[in-house]
Amino acid sequence: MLSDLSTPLADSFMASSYSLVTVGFSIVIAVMASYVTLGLARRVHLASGGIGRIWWLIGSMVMGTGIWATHFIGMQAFQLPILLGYRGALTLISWVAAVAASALAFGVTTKTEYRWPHFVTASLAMGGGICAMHYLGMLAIDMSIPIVWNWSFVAISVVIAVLASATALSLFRIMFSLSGKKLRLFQVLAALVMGFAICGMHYTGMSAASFASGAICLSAEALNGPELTTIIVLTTAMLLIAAMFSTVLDARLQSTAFKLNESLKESNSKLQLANNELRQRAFADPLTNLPNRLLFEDRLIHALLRLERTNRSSVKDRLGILFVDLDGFKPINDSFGHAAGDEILIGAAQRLLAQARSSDTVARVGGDEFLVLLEDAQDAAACMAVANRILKSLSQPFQLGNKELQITCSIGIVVFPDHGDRDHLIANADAAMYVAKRNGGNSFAVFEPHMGSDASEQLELQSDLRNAIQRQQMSLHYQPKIDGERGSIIGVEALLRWTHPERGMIAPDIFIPLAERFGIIINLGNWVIEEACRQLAEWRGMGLQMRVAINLSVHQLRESGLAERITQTLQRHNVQASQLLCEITESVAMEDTQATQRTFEELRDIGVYLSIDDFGTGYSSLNYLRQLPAQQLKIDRSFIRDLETEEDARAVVHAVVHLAHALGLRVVAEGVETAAQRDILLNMHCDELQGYFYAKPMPADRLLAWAKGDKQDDQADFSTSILGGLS
Ligand SMILES: Nc1nc2c(ncn2[C@@H]2O[C@@H]3COP(=O)(O)O[C@H]4[C@@H](O)[C@H](n5cnc6c(=O)[nH]c(N)nc65)O[C@@H]4COP(=O)(O)O[C@H]3[C@H]2O)c(=O)[nH]1
Repeated sequence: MLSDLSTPLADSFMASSYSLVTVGFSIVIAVMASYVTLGLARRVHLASGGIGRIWWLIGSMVMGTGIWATHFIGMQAFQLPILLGYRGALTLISWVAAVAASALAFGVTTKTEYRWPHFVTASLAMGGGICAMHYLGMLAIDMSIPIVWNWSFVAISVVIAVLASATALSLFRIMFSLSGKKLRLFQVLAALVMGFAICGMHYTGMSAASFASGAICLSAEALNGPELTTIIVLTTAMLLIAAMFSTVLDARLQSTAFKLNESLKESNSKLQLANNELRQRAFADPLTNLPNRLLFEDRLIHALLRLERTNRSSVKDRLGILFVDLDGFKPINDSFGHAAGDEILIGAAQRLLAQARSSDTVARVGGDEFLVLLEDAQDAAACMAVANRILKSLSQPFQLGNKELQITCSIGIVVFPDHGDRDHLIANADAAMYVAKRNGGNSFAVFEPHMGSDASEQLELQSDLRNAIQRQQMSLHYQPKIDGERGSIIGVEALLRWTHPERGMIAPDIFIPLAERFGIIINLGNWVIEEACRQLAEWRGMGLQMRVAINLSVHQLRESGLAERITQTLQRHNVQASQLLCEITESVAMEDTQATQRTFEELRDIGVYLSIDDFGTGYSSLNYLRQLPAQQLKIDRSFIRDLETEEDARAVVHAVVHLAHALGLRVVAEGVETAAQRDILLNMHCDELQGYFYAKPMPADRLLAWAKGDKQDDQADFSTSILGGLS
């Protein structure tokens, strides 16, 4: 029973005192229990699901038991002249109250959503729980004269419990956002404040209680004595230690899990990086970092699918593909080295990117080949505008160290859906590019169906070409070369002709590139060697002494055993090696300098004459050309065409004639079409002349007839000179 006594008389109550050691011990238990519980409660906040609930339960038990044990130890420190004992049921209820209040307070405080009402509820629950435990515990002491209470102190004890709990819980909430040393500091602070809440409440509450003199404790025989206290203290201490141990263990586990998680994250990000690297390698050109053919084709497919969707009812949008091939890149690579070549390619890639929009794709698809995908191109004119910009940009000189190098490019343009179905777009752009290249380069060509890029048509033509020799559709036409000084025929150039059964005469400009691309050129070249030698032998039988020039492709130069084959063919037809002249275009000679040098030396060794064809069209290193054992330099017909009109062309031809003579080479001018051109060339001391002015290429029998005087009116009469010997 509790009774009220506002002004108690000092001698009507028993004298009481405290054992300070035990008080100190009760404070230690309160602080320790708070510390452990705060740690556990933090686990509740961090953990999820079932584990969180277990920690919450353990935490509530530890806190409740801590409060309860503090009370009993505090009661042990409280000394009265009589023995005090506690009713079992109420003692148990007081424990339940402490545990329940702790459970409520921590349940609310550890919630993710935490606002003022939560804070107030938790503080009231915690403070109220401490008070409830204390006063229920006091109620468990059954006194013969009820305890007299000072209600002001009771009220103060409640206020202390609630305010200190509120402070401790606030510190506890702050702990959630902390880690490391700061976390530990806040945990200690919160534990001290909570310990203060429990002990402050208890000892203030105890000072509110007065025990009447002469009263006896009716429950002294129930739970009592130091043994009970020792058991409570030991059990509580063990509980606290076990809980603390498990908190540390869990913290370790969590830190290990955290580390594992971190290293997993690190491994994942490394894996991601490696994946990106692999992707990059699979889809990018390593030199320029541009997309490669694979990625280009993928983007093209997506762009086409998008177009097909938007163009369902009518054609609204188009896309363009530009096939860009650098002109004269190989000679640069060979003359200035691969590092220079690489720099040019990287520079070219950057210039292409600068001309495209960010939505376009620029890809490198071969050595010096690039593809540009123009999405949302309105028409061919828009693509041509881009092509023009690219031509202009690429023709600007490249600065390599202190050298300036200039290149150009050829561009083929296709527009979808105007220029063929999706499967042939790149092939069609390629075909258009070849046309631009054949037109002399530094230009673009928009695809037209006759360009024969259609894959099946090309396939058909190349399969026809493979059988052309066997079906005797190949022939050689011969164009005379005239000695400038003597005015007599000095030889002929053999030019290949293909008479197709359906398409008629096909020009070498069409079928030679096809033969080169499809690997038929070696067979054709061999046939030309054979036929030229056979013809030489036949003419010799007729008393004609001719030097025949044949054209060699780069593929023939690269093939080992060319000199041996020529030697065998010459021997088989009993023809002198000096009667055969091999022409190699300047760009071919520069394309593979090693092969050219090696083969030229072998051909020189067997006694065959050598000539550099189309001089002036490639990118020659004169120093290199000087080392080639050639006897002739043939000036390209584009210079001869402009001789009458262009001062520049005259200056170039003049310089080339001088230079060639200085190097001990004879100079041949091809494409001579007028008497004026002839006169200019003769004035410049050009050694040989060839062109329509004298005669067009013609079959062997026509040449013979022509040589014997059967000529057209506008052609020169060489009937006397052709029957002479070779000079
Ligand atoms: N406008 C004009 N043109 C003239 C004149 N005089 C000659 N031509 C032409 O110029 C070309 C000269 O041959 P090329 O420069 O070696 O150029 C040749 C050569 O590079 C290649 N070619 C021809 N036959 C063979 C061959 O057997 N093997 C290889 N690898 N290439 C060949 O095909 C090219 C073209 O040959 P063709 O069509 O026969 O064209 C020939 C000839 O018909 C003229 O006064 N005016």
